[in-house]
Amino acid sequence: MNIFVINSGSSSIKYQLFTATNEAPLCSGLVERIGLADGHITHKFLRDGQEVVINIDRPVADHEAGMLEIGELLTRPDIAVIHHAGEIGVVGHRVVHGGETLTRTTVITPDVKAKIKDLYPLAPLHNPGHYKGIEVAEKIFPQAIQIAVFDTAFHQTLPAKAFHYAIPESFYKDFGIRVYGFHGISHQYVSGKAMSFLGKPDARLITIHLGNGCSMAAVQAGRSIDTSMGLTPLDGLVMGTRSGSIDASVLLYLMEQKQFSAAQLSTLLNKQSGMTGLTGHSDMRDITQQLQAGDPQAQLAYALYAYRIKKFIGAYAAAMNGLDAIVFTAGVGENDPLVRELVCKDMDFLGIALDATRNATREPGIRDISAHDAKTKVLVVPTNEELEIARQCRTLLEE
Ligand SMILES: Nc1ncnc2c1ncn2[C@@H]1O[C@H](COP(=O)(O)OP(=O)(O)O)[C@@H](O)[C@H]1O
Ligand SMILES: CC(=O)OP(=O)(O)O
Ligand SMILES: [Mg+2]
Repeated sequence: MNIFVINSGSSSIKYQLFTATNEAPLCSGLVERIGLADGHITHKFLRDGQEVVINIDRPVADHEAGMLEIGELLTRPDIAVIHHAGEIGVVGHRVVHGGETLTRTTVITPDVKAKIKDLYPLAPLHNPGHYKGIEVAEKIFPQAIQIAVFDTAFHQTLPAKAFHYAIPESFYKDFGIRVYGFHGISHQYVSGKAMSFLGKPDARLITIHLGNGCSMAAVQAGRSIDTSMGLTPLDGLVMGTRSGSIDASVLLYLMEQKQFSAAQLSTLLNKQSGMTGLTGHSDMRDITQQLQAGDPQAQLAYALYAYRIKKFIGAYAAAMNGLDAIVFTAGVGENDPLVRELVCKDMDFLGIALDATRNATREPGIRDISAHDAKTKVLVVPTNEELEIARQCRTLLEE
């Protein structure tokens, strides 16, 4: 039974089509820069054993438009790897927020869909896209079992001291206000890869997922024990359009003294802040160009972005009483050597030191970029959320 996996992020949709047993996909693709003026679609598939890549430059207005483009590519007769929609038995969906009730991989029922919708306010850049993605997939693949895999699930192991906020307990009991944590599918996948690479199942790892959304996790012996995002994917690191951690009083001040509404504050912190707020751009490739042109705002933005990551590394090394490796992953983590350099600079007290050549060299697959005598390993591990989702779908169906 073929499994089609859809991973919709805040700026992109990634997809892969797997057979029942293979971990190498029949086809895969990426719709990126969604909502920006210059959208791009990459679709890859095998023809007679050779990889064929189709590139399309076209603005993609939103996630629904992106999903429809993907549906067309999958079934276009000249390039189709399947011949009819019935060949897809399972569609696996990444869902960012599962809240208190959707805590593990589950078959999507009307009740599950309603819960995903109820969580829109807690993942405004994601759950609406997932919901639309599910509805489009139900239309394109009406016979398939639709399965949801949650970003929040991997962080269910957080101890109470890490997931409670220091506010009255009734706010947790009555409203479910707690740290959930996100990017769990990616943190789980890359920490598993890193543990195998190091041959150390009890490794103390810090996984650093830097995409459009960014988060870190302290992973000890394969279990997430702390993470930088909170109730929503807004907290923690500086991101493409999100502020990350900010004194809550900033919001109170803006509401009370400057007449900002809740909706305006949500737009400000989720869509107009982070790298966008500092430089006018959300995509690190654009900011690298600004930096190369000597723009001081781009310099400040890079410094702030890396400094926040550095502080979380210190915090999580303390939380685990030591550290075996830090792991960079996702769009920026895998591809931007300058971010890795700024993060790892002056970190020798934690045994972190980079090999400059290895850091600058682009290679596929997992790689160790630490200096040969460094006590703590620095790894780049390409994430594969789609494969992790396919594995979890298979496990659920076997149960
Ligand atoms: N070659 C590159 N150099 C630097 N940054 C890159 C590169 N390729 C992608 N990125 C960054 O990765 C981001 C997308 O990462 P991704 O993990 O796909 O995001 P998401 O899933 O959050 O939408 C882009 O916004 C861009 O900032
Ligand atoms: C949770 C989150 O921020 O996801 P993404 O980075 O894919 O937008
Ligand atoms: Mg992502």
